Amino acid sequence: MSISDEKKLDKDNTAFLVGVYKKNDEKEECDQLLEELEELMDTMGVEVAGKKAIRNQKPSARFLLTSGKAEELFHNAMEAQAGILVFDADISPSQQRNMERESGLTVIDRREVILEIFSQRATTREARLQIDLARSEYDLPRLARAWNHLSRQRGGANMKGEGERQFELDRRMVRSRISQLQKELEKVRSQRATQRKQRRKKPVPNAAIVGYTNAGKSSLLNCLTDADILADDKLFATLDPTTRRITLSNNQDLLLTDTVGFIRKLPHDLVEAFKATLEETVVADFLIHVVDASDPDALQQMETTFKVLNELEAGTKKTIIAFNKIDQVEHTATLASLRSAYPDCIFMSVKSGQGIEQLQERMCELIEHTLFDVELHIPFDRFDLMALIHRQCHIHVEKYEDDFIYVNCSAPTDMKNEIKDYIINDTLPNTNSC
Ligand SMILES: Nc1nc2c(ncn2[C@@H]2O[C@H](COP(=O)(O)OP(=O)(O)OP(=O)(O)O)[C@@H](O)[C@H]2O)c(=O)[nH]1
Ligand SMILES: [Mg+2]
Repeated sequence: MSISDEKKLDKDNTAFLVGVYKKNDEKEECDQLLEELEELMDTMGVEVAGKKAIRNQKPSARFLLTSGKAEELFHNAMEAQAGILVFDADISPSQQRNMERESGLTVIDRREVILEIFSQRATTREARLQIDLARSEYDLPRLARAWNHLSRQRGGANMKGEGERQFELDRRMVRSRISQLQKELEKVRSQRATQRKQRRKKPVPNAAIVGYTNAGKSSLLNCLTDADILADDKLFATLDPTTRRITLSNNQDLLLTDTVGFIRKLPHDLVEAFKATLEETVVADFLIHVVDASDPDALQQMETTFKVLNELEAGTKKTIIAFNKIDQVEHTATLASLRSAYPDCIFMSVKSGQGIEQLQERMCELIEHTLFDVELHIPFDRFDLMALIHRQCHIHVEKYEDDFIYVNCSAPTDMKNEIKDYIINDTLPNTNSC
């Protein structure tokens, strides 16, 4: 029996949310995170009957909260007629077990909520495998809890021995499932790497759209291409990267990839699980970081995205920051202060189309500085050109042949005019200047 099966038995679909903070100055962030957790519950399809931020200076090993505070909380949840208690903080398997035993409620944490949403939304094989793996790893230390539940439901001393035996069997089964999933994922990932390599051979630069969940990434890709990707006012609408070819205003082709959104406190095993998917971000020539300007939490969300990008070692990539949904920003003063704090960023609305042209122009500029692999035959007497190539390109091979110098290098797009007559393998994209 898996924990998810056990949840299905639970008819109660109403939750009480709890945020925990240590110092007074952490209260505001705790409240914001609780609001976000409420949106996550909505995405998951669970009613929220109430929420509470609790100051707890000394976490207890047993309940996380002190006994008095925990008692009060259980009481609040029951009064609100909630059957599920959702913690915004991470709780250990034993704390979870203790609280469930004490309160009779189902107790889960933010990590489990995100895992649940991911498993509801995953459609492709790769996403399913990734989530199954994260889920199995999450469930493993919690199997004892599932068995506890069952023995409580059925009662009896015999149940205990049987439960323990079954628990051991289950544990072995989950472990072998984890290793099987890892193998399958490895296979899918190597197929993806091959596809990416093939794509890379084509002379088309690529960019990835990244950002906090619900910022408008899929809507942007839909707007720039005629892609028909689900754009939804729910968190984590996109779990799989979708790549589309677009032609910019200067006739430059570009491969644009929409990626999974980030979120604060993204469970680490999910970052790990999605690393392969997010590799699209790592191999991109540049990034478009979409920020929802209309969200009061926009700057925090931007920070989170930077943090995840750093974890993926993509933090130093060339990036266009695009503040989206400016049509929805309530106060003009907010927009004005964002504009003055971020003068080099794009301000746009995918909905109204405002700012999209500027975004395209910025993309053209970045592409001009993108490097492309090219093979050249340079005549011996073009010392000037060789000097330029040495200055501006990454040279992979340089060989003196009978009548020319053979050069295999990565050249910036804006050098095309200087070298176009000497290209033997036209891997450079067709660019005009922007
Ligand atoms: N008002 C307004 N709404 C927008 C704009 N751009 C996107 N939206 C809405 O914002 C919601 C989220 O858009 P998505 O494109 O799904 O966001 P996403 O970043 O792909 O979200 P995830 O896939 O969940 O990470 C949708 O309801 C869009 O219609 C905009 O410029 N203005
Ligand atoms: Mg999306």
